[in-house]
Amino acid sequence: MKRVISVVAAIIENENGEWLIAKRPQHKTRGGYWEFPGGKIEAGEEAQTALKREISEELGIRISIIAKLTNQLHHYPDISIELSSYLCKAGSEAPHPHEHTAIEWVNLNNIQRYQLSAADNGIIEALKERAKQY
Ligand SMILES: Nc1nc2c([nH]c(=O)n2[C@H]2C[C@H](O)[C@@H](COP(=O)(O)OP(=O)(O)OP(=O)(O)O)O2)c(=O)[nH]1
Ligand SMILES: [Mg+2]
Repeated sequence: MKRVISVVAAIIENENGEWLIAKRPQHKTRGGYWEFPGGKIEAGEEAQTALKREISEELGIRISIIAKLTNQLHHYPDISIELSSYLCKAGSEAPHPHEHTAIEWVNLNNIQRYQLSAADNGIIEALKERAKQY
C-alpha cells in the first residue's frame, strides 16, 4: 500500500466572488498544473495551522478559515493524498506567488480553462454545488 500524504488547500474567495488558483513550478510533482495553494501537513501539526503556515509561505498573506469544504482521498500513480480543502477569506493584503509561477483569480465559469490537478475535481464540484444554493 502506498503512503498517504495529508495535504491542506485554501479555497480563497475575493470580493468579486473569484477564487485564487496558483500554477505549480515545472520541477515539482504535477508541475505546470494549477492548484489551490496549500501543502503538506507536518508531523504533529493541526490541519488549520498547517494551512495558515502554507498560505503565509506561499502567498505572503494571512487568511481566516471559514469552514471545511471537502475531504477526499486521491490516488496518483506515485502517491496517494488525503486532500482537505477549506473555504477562506483573505484580508486587504495582496497575495504574491513566492513558490508558484503564477496566480490568478478565476470564477467558476472560466476555471475549466485551467488545467487543475486531478484531485481538485471534487473541490470544483463542491464549489458549484454551493453556488447553486445562493
Ligand atoms: N497544495 C495543493 N496540493 C495539491 C492540490 N491538488 C493536488 O493533487 N495536490 C498535491 C500536489 C502534491 O503532490 C501534494 C501537495 O504538495 P505541495 O507541493 O503543495 O506541498 P508543499 O507545499 O508542502 O511543498 P513541498 O515543501 O513538499 O515542496 O498534493 C491542491 O489543490 N493544492
Ligand atoms: Mg504547496
